Amino acid sequence: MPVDDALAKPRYTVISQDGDDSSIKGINGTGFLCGARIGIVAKPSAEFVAGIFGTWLSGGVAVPLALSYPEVELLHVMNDSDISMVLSTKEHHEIMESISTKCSTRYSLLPAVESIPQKIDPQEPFSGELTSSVSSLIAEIDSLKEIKGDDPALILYTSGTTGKPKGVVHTHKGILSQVQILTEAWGYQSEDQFLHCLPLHHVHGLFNALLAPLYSGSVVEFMPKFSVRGVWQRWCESYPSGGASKSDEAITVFTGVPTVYTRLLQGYDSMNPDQQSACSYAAKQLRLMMCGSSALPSPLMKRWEEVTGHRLLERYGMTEFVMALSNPLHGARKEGTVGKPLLRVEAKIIMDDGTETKAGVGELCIRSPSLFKEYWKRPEVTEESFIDGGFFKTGDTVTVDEDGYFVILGRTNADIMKVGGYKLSALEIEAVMLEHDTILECAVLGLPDEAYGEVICAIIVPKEDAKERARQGSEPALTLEALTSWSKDKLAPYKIPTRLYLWDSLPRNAMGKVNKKELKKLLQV
Ligand SMILES: Nc1ncnc2c1ncn2[C@@H]1O[C@H](COP(=O)(O)OP(=O)(O)OP(=O)(O)O)[C@@H](O)[C@H]1O
Repeated sequence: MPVDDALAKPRYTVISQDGDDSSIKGINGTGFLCGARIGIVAKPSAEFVAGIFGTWLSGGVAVPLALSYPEVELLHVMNDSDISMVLSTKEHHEIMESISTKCSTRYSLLPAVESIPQKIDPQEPFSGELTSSVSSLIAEIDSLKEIKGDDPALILYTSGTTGKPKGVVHTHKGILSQVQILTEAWGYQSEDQFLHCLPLHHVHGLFNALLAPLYSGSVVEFMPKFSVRGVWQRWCESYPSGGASKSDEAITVFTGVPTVYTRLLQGYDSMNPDQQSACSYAAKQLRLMMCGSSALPSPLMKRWEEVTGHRLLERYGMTEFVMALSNPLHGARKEGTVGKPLLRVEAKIIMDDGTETKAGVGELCIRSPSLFKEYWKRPEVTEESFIDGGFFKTGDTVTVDEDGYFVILGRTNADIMKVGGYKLSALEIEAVMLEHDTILECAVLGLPDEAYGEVICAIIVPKEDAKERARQGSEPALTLEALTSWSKDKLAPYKIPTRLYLWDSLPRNAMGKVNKKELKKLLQV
């Protein structure tokens, strides 16, 4: 039955909580969901995974929802994706029941998934079954008669950094390709154990840290609420210093956004020398540490390497195609770059005049087996987003260095500033600002100006010690004059910020991203 016919039917799916199967009815009355959208609200947990796989195996389209969304945004996403049913866990019962009522959506509780023994012996039949059943689930979906590879499987909403969040539709085939590509690129294996502390409604947490590891038969251990102390502690338990042998459930892979690593370093700096040496030792033992979702500042990369011995593997991705470019697992990981196209991914750079450039500056366009199918209910936007040959226009301005590694200059409509005829990358200026020893965080953006088109504005969060010194001396932690004079031998004169704001913190979303459109609005009133 075509998806639209199924949707025309009344929404009467109810999963009873008492195990009474008689009330379980599918959207088409046979238990098959025919592409109906199923919202999933659960903290990162086995229940969330059960919700996703259960939806797929029943022919539904999973829509992971974030509880961190304000209610209006949650309602927007639920209404926009025409959710037929919400699956949630006990802890979100009240709020989700009330929200579901507001959008006339069915609501059901996900039953608790019993915990399984962590220790997996690949020789034992039970554990063998367990890992293979998890890893073969995605492939199995493809073999189900009613479900085709091209059918929608997942709708993820974009962060809304550049506009209102759009529903990005991924197919079963695309998801399978992506988990295979990542497994191959980063050597994910059944011996791996991931410590997962990212939200699941974005591709980084969902694909890189959950679906691809599950596909590879790895163990994923959730830390639903990121805790600096908790992460260091978990690594130290995995690899105790002082000659004790490593734990059987040792963490081997970690992936995070740049702010996660910044916070881990702040935690490290507040430890005593013995704790620091235990933490450094433990972190060094992990197999792989990765970073992405926004630019990894060079001072952060260097400091992390000093403390843990890990040169973070930086990669580049987007809701629409998941991951496309990556520094290598083996080989040079170049700071300030996001590496080269992953296997089976094609990347090209298109200049303003529509022609392709091999080494110039332009818009990154991607063709990949993991490309999304469409924006949900936005056929015109979908059409506008592709160029001939099926390449997706990312909206990111990029270039390529002498070794063919891609450099992300930023979102064309938020990070590329037009100042007195020059096109400047806010990310490039931010990277330089972060080398200043007073600056902890920084966001650079262009503000409208009659004479120059735009002027460069830097919002700076000073480091704690600089703030303290400033408080004691009753003067600002940094002045525009001091910043200008420091920048002179690091940046061309037209790249030096001419407006400076000192803030206590930068507003960031769940993925640690700064919404520059919102900041611009705020600074222009
Ligand atoms: N390693 C990286 N370095 C720099 N930027 C990155 C990196 N990884 C991802 N990004 C940025 O994140 C963007 C993708 O994130 P996402 O799909 O969440 O979209 P968004 O820009 O945050 O939101 P929206 O599409 O709603 O505007 C990329 O287009 C790029 O600008």
